Amino acid sequence: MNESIRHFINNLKVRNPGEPEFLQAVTEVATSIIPYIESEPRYRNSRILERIVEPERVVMFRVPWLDDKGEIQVNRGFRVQMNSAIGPYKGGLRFHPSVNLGVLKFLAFEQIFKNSLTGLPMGAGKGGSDFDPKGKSDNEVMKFCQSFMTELYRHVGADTDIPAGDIGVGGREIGYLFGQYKRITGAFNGVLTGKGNEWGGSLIRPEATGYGLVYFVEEMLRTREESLLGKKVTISGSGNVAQFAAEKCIEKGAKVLTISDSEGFIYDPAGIDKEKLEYIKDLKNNTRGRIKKYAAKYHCEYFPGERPWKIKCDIALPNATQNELDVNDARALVKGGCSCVAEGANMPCTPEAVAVFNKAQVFYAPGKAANAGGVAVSGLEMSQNSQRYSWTRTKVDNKLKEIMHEIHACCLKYGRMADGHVNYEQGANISGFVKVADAMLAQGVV
Ligand SMILES: NC(=O)c1ccc[n+]([C@@H]2O[C@H](COP(=O)([O-])OP(=O)(O)OC[C@H]3O[C@@H](n4cnc5c(N)ncnc54)[C@H](O)[C@@H]3O)[C@@H](O)[C@H]2O)c1
Repeated sequence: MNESIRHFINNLKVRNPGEPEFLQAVTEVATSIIPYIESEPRYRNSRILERIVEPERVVMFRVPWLDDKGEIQVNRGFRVQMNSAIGPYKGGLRFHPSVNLGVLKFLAFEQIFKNSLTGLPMGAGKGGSDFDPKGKSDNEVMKFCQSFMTELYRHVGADTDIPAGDIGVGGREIGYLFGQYKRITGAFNGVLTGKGNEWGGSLIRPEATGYGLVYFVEEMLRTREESLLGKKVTISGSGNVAQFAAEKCIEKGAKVLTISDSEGFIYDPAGIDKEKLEYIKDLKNNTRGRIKKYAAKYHCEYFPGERPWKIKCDIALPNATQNELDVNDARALVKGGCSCVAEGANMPCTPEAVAVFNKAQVFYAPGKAANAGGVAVSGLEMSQNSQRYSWTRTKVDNKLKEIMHEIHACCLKYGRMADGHVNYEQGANISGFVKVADAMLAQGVV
């Protein structure tokens, strides 16, 4: 690590104690950006990096609600408004017991670069709560969402800050949040994305992150004149991103071997086909059961408490959560012949795991590039809401493909190394940074 990076990170540690995920995300970006900034005095002299790591605003609030027994529960709500240089704040809401300020600052920081890479006019934000929807009744989830929005509504708006879903926040939660926003403000507008098709949502939005991830993988494989046909794919997670990544992989002729949840993973050597995937969707989205039920139904192995990275594959798609793939997992993947890792989740690979991939010249795509399809289609949902019009499925899907192609081209532009290997992480960081930094320069010291 060079001296300027060390100095910058040390300052950051002092200013942001107890936020390891945020430090991890900034360190990863700073390591590729600082050498670039040193060659560009206009960024260095305007202290862009020092400004970009400081959220423009953070809101933290109490979320009291009554459970089904009539008892009072109290959660904590957050919204981190990170950067509005290129557009209104945009980024999801996460409901999970692990949510705290540091986790949301890491996600909001990543969102700056991701949103910039999409080419759409979206700033960056992230929010959520330590509320756990798992095991709660629909009624309890609704009461929580209504209480959460009763405070959040005053900080968001269709032209200022537009939240979406993330872990624990899917169509059901967006519905309850939107209903309460409309009730309080009297306004029916595009304040949230991920809405239902009948009430302002965009076709392809639920599929967008998973589909976009697979489109990005296709772009990576194309540089080696390969395709997904016949490739073995391991996937973690079984939520929104994992389900639609699996769906697109199956459609492209790949064999999906694994899927997981926070309790373990299933390994289906015959491959998860369309019908089995429909079962997973029903299990996770409707009956809200655990993935081990799949193993019982389809007579395959279930590995409690484990992650799927020891299974031999060509392509690995971590789609669950941050730091779910560590250095030992990375070594096992390389040993098993995996040649491409693309992140559907945000920061699922630890820095040590990424180093293993780079050393072995495994294609590695960071989430801010590979999973940007979700926020990109959220941006398209905002455009449709402004037009008060709905685009066809084909139109949105084609736009998504175009955007993933462009993001891949940006990664090549700034990430191609002297030996021909592509460092997608460096490419995504620098490319995402330049647009935001130039906007910040143009707008003065604000
Ligand atoms: N939904 C989107 O549009 C979107 C866009 C970009 C990135 N992401 C990222 O993708 C990841 C998954 O999000 P999602 O929207 O699919 O959420 P989801 O709530 O639909 O699914 C999350 C999945 O992760 C699993 N999981 C959660 N914590 C875990 C843990 N500690 N260990 C193992 N598994 C765990 C859950 O069981 C579930 O299968 C997150 O990192 C999210 O930030 C989502």
